[in-house]
Amino acid sequence: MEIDRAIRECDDRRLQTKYKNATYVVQRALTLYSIEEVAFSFNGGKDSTVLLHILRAGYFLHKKGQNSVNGDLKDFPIRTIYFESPCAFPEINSFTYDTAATYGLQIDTISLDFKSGLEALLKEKPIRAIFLGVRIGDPTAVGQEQFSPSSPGWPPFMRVNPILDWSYRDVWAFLLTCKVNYCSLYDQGYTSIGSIHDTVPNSLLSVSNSSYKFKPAYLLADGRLERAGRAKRPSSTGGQLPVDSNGLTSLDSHKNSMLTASIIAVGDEILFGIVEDQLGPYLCRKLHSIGWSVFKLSVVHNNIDSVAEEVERQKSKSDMVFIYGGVGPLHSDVTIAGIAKAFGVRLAPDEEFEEYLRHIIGDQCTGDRNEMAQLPEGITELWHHDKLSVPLIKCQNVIILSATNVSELEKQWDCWIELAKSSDLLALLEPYVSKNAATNLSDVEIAQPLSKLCLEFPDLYIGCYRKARYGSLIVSFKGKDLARIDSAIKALHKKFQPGAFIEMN
Ligand SMILES: Cc1cc2nc3c(=O)[nH]c(=O)nc-3n(C[C@H](O)[C@H](O)[C@H](O)COP(=O)(O)O)c2cc1C
Ligand SMILES: Nc1ncnc2c1ncn2[C@@H]1O[C@H](COP(=O)(O)OP(=O)(O)OP(=O)(O)O)[C@@H](O)[C@H]1O
Ligand SMILES: [Mg+2]
Repeated sequence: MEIDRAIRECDDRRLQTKYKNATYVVQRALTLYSIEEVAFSFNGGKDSTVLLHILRAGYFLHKKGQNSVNGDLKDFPIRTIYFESPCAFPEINSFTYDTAATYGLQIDTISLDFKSGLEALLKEKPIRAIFLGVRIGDPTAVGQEQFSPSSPGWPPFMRVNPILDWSYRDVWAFLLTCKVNYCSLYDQGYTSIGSIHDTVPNSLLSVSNSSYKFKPAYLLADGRLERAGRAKRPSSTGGQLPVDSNGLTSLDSHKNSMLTASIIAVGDEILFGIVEDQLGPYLCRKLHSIGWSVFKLSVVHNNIDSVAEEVERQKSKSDMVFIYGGVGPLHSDVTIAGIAKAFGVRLAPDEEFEEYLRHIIGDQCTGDRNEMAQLPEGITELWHHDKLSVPLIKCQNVIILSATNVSELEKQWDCWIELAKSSDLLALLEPYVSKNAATNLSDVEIAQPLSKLCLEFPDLYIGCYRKARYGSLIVSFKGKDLARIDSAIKALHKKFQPGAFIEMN
């Protein structure tokens, strides 16, 4: 088999090891699942081209083990699926179909989106595992292993990622060593290919003194920059302060505006009812004290997809998201990976952060093995304060708090505010003020007049709560203008008999 021979005959030991491991994953999958139960997700990209040949070689080695080897170029019975899109490059489309013809791929073209397409496919075919060319640097690889069940909310199948641990360099070493065809776009400076709307040649490959000539993809020296030609996903203003025409943020212009925060607690033990969350309520109070509104306080499981889903939702709805729990080296510490997934970026070692960690935990785990020093790439800022042993981590508008109790949180919050005052970290607004009034009247008696009062004072939060079904009911007034609150309380008194409400505080 030509691929197996080319790798055996080359003198690249690293490539031989990568090839051996990847074909082993394929053989394991082919032992676990029948040939009708597997599929290959092929899209003509470089990673899926590598995977095609790894699958061909893995299938050959699998059959060789069973003494039923054929070795024919077109001996490839694994069902191949291609999600066709009108936004794909024509070169990608034609390469995909040409390759299918060369290697006898039985290609199923799907014109739906990934999720619906897979749902329809799995209803029709007995597929249980799908081979993908996902690699560890891809945003979608966060949290995946060589065998990873599909995410919650997706149809059930096993994602098999034989080249998960391959680097950009490994991919090109393989394609060039095996002398196989790849899509022509890679010779025109494209290094990772998405849709025609979000992909341009990688500017790091541009030939000097020409803005439209590019070197081939295999010449990119730093594989970490392979996605430099992919447009970034649009994100919200990121809760960052708005930028004026000079590119400067302005705190003063924000003094009276409304900013919202969301709070996410990551903790199975909170959801199991084993521990009570005290950090969330503390943060609510602190945020109100700097004039921010809290939009949502949620608790999610220690699971990458749960964190990613909630962060993705809240980061676009709120100006700032605070997240705590699930930060550290334990198996359940998935918060940072979840944030990376929500932003569609990979986790990468952060030398500055690693240096801080080394001061605390010594050389116990350093270098590549220090997984705690892996932070979302390209979106992370570290905010250092003398009183903190580890800096605060900010990923665009998501703030990661490592506090595990209220006194630690208090310290982090105070440092955060100090830093905020000297920078544009967080806008400090006019604080909220509140007043309460208590009554022994029943809910029914006060319901109508109170809802009228809410209409008269739409700028205030007027809420009611009671500590017991019977006994006094407390009406609370919250806003930024004390005079307005006093007017609302005066108006409340007027609607009832004198003495029906008593002001508290
Ligand atoms: C066969 C297949 C299976 C997928 N399974 C999942 C999945 O289980 N969970 C998930 O979040 N995305 C899944 N995806 C979507 C990919 O993670 C990703 O969004 C897609 O490959 C687009 O990547 P791109 O934005 O780099 O082009 C799947 C895609 C394909 C083709
Ligand atoms: N439209 C598609 N149809 C079928 N499979 C797809 C499609 N898009 C992505 N995939 C699967 O997801 C994998 C990862 O996609 P990704 O874009 O990261 O890699 P690639 O397209 O192979 O290479 P490149 O990074 O150069 O674009 C692919 O290798 C393929 O298995
Ligand atoms: Mg691609």
